[in-house]
Amino acid sequence: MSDAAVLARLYAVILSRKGSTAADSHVARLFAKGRQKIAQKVGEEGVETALAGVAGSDQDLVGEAADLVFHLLILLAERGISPDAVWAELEAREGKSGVAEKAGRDK
Ligand SMILES: N=c1c2ncn([C@@H]3O[C@H](COP(=O)(O)OP(=O)(O)OP(=O)(O)O)[C@@H](O)[C@H]3O)c2ncn1[C@@H]1O[C@H](COP(=O)(O)O)[C@@H](O)[C@H]1O
Repeated sequence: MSDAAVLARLYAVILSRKGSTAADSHVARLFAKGRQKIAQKVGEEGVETALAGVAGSDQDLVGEAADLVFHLLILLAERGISPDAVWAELEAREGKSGVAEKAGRDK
């Protein structure tokens, strides 16, 4: 499966948990706790990813990065934003950084 397919499938599962009261669903429980808690999780996972990037093993970093992406998708879903908007934003930036880097060098 491609990386994009994994993300799309995970986002679809996350969306299906919105409004669900399934007690055995981790994502449904997180939605029930609300935006602030979800945002807090994104922040925590971001810090843990950064720490793993500095002092963890490759596997630590992979695990923390997965936790970060997972919680980021939940935050986007909570806000009603499709990750496609993020991919489109990244796509729109393609090629622009080269121009910016060159402009910086020319200063
Ligand atoms: N990627 C994950 C995933 N990663 C971790 N976890 C669960 O997260 C829980 C641990 O979370 P934390 O360490 O943040 O502890 P916590 O007590 O929940 O949070 P705190 O309030 O303590 O911060 C465990 O129960 C893990 O099983 C996940 N639960 C679900 N997913 C994905 O989400 C999908 C839907 O999950 P459900 O909603 O549970 O069906 C699954 O099919 C998976 O693809």
